[in-house]
Amino acid sequence: MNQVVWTIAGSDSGGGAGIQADIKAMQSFNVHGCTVITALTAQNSLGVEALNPISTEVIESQLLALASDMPASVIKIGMLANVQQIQLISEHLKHYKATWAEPPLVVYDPVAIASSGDLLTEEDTVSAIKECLLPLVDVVTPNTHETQLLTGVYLIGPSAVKEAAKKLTGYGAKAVIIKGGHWDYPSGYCIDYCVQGEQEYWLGNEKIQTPHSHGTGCSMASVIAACLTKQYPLKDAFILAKTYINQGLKAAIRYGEGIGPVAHTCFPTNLADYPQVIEAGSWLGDELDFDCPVDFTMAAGFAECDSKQLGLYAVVDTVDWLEKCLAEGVKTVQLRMKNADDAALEESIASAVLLGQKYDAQVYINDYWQLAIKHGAYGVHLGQEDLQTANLIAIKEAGLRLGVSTHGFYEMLRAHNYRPSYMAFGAIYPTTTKDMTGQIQGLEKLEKFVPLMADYPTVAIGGIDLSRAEQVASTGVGSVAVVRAITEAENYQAAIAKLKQLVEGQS
Ligand SMILES: Cc1ncc(COP(=O)(O)OP(=O)(O)O)c(N)n1
Ligand SMILES: Cc1ncsc1CCOP(=O)(O)O
Ligand SMILES: [Mg+2]
Repeated sequence: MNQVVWTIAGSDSGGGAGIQADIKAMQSFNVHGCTVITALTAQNSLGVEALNPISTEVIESQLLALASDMPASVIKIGMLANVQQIQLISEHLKHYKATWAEPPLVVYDPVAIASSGDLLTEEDTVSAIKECLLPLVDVVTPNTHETQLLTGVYLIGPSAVKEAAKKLTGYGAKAVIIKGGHWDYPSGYCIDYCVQGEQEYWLGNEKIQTPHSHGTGCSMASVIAACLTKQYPLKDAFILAKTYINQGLKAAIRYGEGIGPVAHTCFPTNLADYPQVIEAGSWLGDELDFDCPVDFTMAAGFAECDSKQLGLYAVVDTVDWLEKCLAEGVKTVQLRMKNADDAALEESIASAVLLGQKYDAQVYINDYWQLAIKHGAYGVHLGQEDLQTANLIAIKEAGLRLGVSTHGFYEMLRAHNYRPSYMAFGAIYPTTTKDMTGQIQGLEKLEKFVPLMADYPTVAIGGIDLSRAEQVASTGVGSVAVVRAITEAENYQAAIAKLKQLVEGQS
């Protein structure tokens, strides 16, 4: 897959922002950054001394050189110094989107004001940005000042943030991320907002107290571009970019007499650097006045599993299969019935619970949390959507374990708000058991999820079979969940024995 990203931006001679920051941030995420330089600033840690726009001819020659040999999957745009540059870049983007076999995504960080307070573009650029550029932009990432400059909306609270984002999508940007670094609401916190179609995401953490924040905007947009290049969903790119900035701010040091640059580190591996996913019902959600449609959904701290290593985990759709797995010694089993009628469902759940007790095993019930509580199941397994509707307080108070599905970094951090009993990551590989289009994680991401969630029992699911179980287990994940590797095996007893050996190390 093409992992080339272009940055079209200005050079910062101080090395903290612009092209220089972009390349460092892209490198941290292991993608190849190419550059199209729009301006040479004479700049140091104290401010901008000169701004020298590059001619449109020279910019065009850089674009032509790259387009003929190194097309990008994502183009990140930063400082455009004047209307001519905006028009030129817009024409080229339109051409790439219309003619390239794989049209590039465009991430635009509207650099207007440096962190020193210096204006970095000519004032008449705002209408050209709205008319020519924003309709070609997939993700626009303004800070508070830039949002106000582009929309005229003064960001006094969450509803103003949403109103401004709506204006930006009205100008044509497909998704909007408004960065709250200059926003002090709630006091002492840094809150960022992302909207993509109908989906909204809010992230927050305590403000990191450092003056050395030069280059945070450029770096954040570059990480977003890098993650999109790796085909991460925007919500994951959003959370990874914010985390990268958090860890960079914690490590930032000064190089001159003024404001130092955000540090460039590595892919975020420390949970303490990750922001909170803000949801209705949480403390930050209340501070931001989020509507809470159901007041029993927010609960945290579920009963612990008996062991952190759940081992081979069989997910089956009948009581018959459940008993076959238990009889072969599988200790973690899930009854996942879809489309059963009410009477059969309740009878099956009651039988599954009794079988779990008979075989001294841990039986989880998928979806049907009310029946799981009623029949005293060991635990329930819920998906992300279920978290919005299930009575989590009732599940917790009944002492049932809660397993939660996650598909990516954002959902993992969202699940972490609830401190579930275990955390499942999927789909690791393509599967025919369930439509997981766009949600395949692969081993590379699993290797990142497992240590981040080291305090939980962890489960990998999706497309895992005998040929893959060993590699999956070598990521350190505590359990491997399978459907077809057991139910479609020629000899299910032999398959279970082999899977147990690969996952649990038994013969
Ligand atoms: C162990 C495990 N992990 C993930 C899932 C998927 O659960 P969910 O997201 O609720 O989707 P459905 O299974 O209901 O289709 C699971 N069942 N088990
Ligand atoms: C329920 C579910 N959730 C994520 S992938 C999956 C199906 C796993 O089935 P299989 O092991 O047959 O690929
Ligand atoms: Mg479910």
